[in-house]
Amino acid sequence: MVATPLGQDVGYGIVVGLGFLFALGMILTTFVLKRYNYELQTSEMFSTAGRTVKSGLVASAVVSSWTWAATLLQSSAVAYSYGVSGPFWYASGATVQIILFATIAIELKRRAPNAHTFLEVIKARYGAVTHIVFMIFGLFTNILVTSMLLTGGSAVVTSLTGVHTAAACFLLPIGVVLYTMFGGIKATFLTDYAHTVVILVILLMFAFTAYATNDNLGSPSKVWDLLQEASKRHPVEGNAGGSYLTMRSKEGAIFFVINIVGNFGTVFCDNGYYNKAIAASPVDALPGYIMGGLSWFAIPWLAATTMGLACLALENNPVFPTYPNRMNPSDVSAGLVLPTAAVAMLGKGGAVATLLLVFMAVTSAMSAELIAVSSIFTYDFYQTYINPKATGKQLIGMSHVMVVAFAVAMAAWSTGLYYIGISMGYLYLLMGVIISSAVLPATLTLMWSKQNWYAATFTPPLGFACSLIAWLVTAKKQGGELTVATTGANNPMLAGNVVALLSPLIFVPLLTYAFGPQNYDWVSMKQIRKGDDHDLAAAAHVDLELVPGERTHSITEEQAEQDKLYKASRIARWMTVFMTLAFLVLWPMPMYGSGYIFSKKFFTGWVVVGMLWMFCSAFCVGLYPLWEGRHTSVKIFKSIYLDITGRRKPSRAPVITDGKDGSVTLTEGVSEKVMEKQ
Ligand SMILES: NC(N)=O
Repeated sequence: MVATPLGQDVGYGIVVGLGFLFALGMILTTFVLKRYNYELQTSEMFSTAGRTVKSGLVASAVVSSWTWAATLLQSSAVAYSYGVSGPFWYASGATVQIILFATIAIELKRRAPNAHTFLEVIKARYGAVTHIVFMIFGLFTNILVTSMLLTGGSAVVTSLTGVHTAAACFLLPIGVVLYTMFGGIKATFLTDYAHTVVILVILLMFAFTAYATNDNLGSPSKVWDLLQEASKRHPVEGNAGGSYLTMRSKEGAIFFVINIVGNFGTVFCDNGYYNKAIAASPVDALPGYIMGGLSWFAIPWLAATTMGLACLALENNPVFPTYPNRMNPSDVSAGLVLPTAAVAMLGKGGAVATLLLVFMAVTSAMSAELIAVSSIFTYDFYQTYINPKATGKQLIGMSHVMVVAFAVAMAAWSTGLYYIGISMGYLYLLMGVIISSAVLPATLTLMWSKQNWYAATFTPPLGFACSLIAWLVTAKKQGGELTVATTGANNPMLAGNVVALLSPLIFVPLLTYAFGPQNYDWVSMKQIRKGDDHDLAAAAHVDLELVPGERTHSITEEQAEQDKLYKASRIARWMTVFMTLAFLVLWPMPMYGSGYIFSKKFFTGWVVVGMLWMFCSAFCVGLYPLWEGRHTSVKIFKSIYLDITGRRKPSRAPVITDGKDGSVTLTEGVSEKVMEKQ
């Protein structure tokens, strides 16, 4: 057995210790929000954060839940395999979906202002059968994403510390389960923020190490020289001149297509992204998603341009962990390029930083998945089919049970995947094959009044059947047999993914016009009502009307909100289409077509742009949310100070009314304004 850079004690310490630390932090945050910001944990608050979250926090939550283990590990693997194009294909092929989702987020808020989950919207329009079909695709998505988090995260923990993979699969979720259960979606917005900041700091540290301070690398110019040598030692088949320094990469381009398709599925079918749109205040959903998408782009791009290329540049150097051998392909697929580069550059320090980085990526994305699954079970299954009269307390109880149950099931499932040899890289290529046939019908549910029941209900399973056939037939034809290796190759995955995303382009119009268009009037979506939290409010002696997100809006207020959303929807369509074209066509295609091989100067410029972009991301999702929340933070810190110095205790039973500026004022017990609408 190869010696690991860190001992098992460090592995257990970080995985379990950090988990509990975050859980404690979350319990404290929830306590503070309740005691000083008067936030009552109603079922509405648990799953929608009162629909009041601002754009900076929405952006940081989007970035943190979209930053999976794969974002760092798989992107570095494609950089190692295809060179400079890999990080770009990964980043652009997964940014556009977040940006395009901004359009859907606005439509969701316009069409169904009181929805808790996207599935409720499906049910409101199409009824129970379609609802169940999309529930299954939604759960498949959550299962796939969580499997990738745990398989990738546990492989890294094992490779760096020797902790057994099965133990890592079960231990990684413990802290996140605890803090998600205590905090609900509002609390996860706050931990997401903390996770994102840590991830950005570590990635910038890696980039400065590779491109400025490391003895064996230390500058873009040195890395360029070493990449030239690597291209000579083992030219890349299908790349222009066999070089690692070109965007013209045949296998890279195949990965690009697979990546685009799969990520459409994992955004548009993941209830978590709709949850964040629902939690955003109406005017904040669009800027939140656009800022989140643009900020996220730098993460895989710079992470992989640093770590994937550093791995290539260092593997002919004795500091490389497997020197004189190159990395084993199964380790590349398992996601071990980034940890290997970190150890080659920074030794034990690199290993600790990687553990921290991967822990943050796994847990923050996992908390979003846990909330998504628990809200599907609570609202879409339990409340809809089992107990329609469920009280707020019962709904919260159900949410908690599902958070725990899903985490345990996924830990067991991911351990099983490890034993049968299915890695994170395999799942990453597979995800589109399984779920992307639901993307188009899901989108059209909010965007096209004509899509009928038959098209919405039958397109996802029909598309899924076609994509499975395309995937497996291509694998059998190309590989002669069906094994993990033959089904995991690029061409079968490409066939399955493309059929999954595009076959609905035939099924939806065919079924719609064969059985007659629906001509939907959008009324049933508007009629979705909020959960009944009167029992929780009464127990806490709080007027439910005064809890954020629970207040009934006047008709004039609702009309004003609809006007704003309509304006945002016009802007969103144009802006998102332009940005998508820029990321998928205008930027990469001329570089692909020309087969340009990066000069030293161009490569230096490329790296500098990556670093500057990362600084802009740090501003958007690191500093901006602090600025937006400054009034609330100052108020809370003031209240804490007054409380602990004994000068004023916070009110126990706030009775609150609306202030003119949207703030809320206590009228009994405490004379001072204590709460602002977030
Ligand atoms: N979220 C992704 N695709 O890294």
